[in-house]
Amino acid sequence: MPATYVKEDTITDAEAVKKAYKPSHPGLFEIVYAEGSFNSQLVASKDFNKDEVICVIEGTTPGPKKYTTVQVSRDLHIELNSDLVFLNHSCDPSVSLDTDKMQLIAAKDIKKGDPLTFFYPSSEWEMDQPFPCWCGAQKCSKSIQGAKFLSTETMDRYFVASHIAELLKERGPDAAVAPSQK
Ligand SMILES: C[S@@+](CC[C@H](N)C(=O)[O-])C[C@H]1O[C@@H](n2cnc3c(N)ncnc32)[C@H](O)[C@@H]1O
Repeated sequence: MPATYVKEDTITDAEAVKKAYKPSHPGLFEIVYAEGSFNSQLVASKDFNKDEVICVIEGTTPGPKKYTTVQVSRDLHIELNSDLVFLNHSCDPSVSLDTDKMQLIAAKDIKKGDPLTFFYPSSEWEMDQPFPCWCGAQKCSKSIQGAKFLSTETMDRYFVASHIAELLKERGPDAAVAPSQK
């Protein structure tokens, strides 16, 4: 598995990196590189049925909260150390990243070539680097900052990890969130 995530705009010879690329999960998914920062994505290398376990998530290491890490409990963030770091966010996600079972699970039927995306607030309470979402889903939350900033009504539409479910319960259903996030 590639040990570290390298931002494309830090690579001097992006073509050489693409040529040398060896998928960390051959036959399951692979990175499709695109020009510009953060435009690359992970796509399926085969069809998956809804609820199928795509892979077990292994080889992770704890690390400080960053745009590359996944929150796995109230205070633990991990680096994925594999192509999984190229999973983009979508408000209509194709996969669930189950941090309790440490599994990547198909959230819908997926065809070969489809982007693999998960709903980042399903694991992230308060993200290190929020971003405006370009997923284009009908019910897009527009600004992705973490579960803390979304209404309970919105969060109820998604699979969420146990630490996020607990934090939402503690917050209560009527927490004040920005009007654009309701
Ligand atoms: C770990 S990277 C995922 C891979 C990234 N697309 C790349 O090419 O390096 C996470 C970053 O990708 C970008 N990203 C992921 N999903 C996005 C979305 N739906 N809308 C806008 N940016 C997104 C954000 O900049 C986010 O901080």
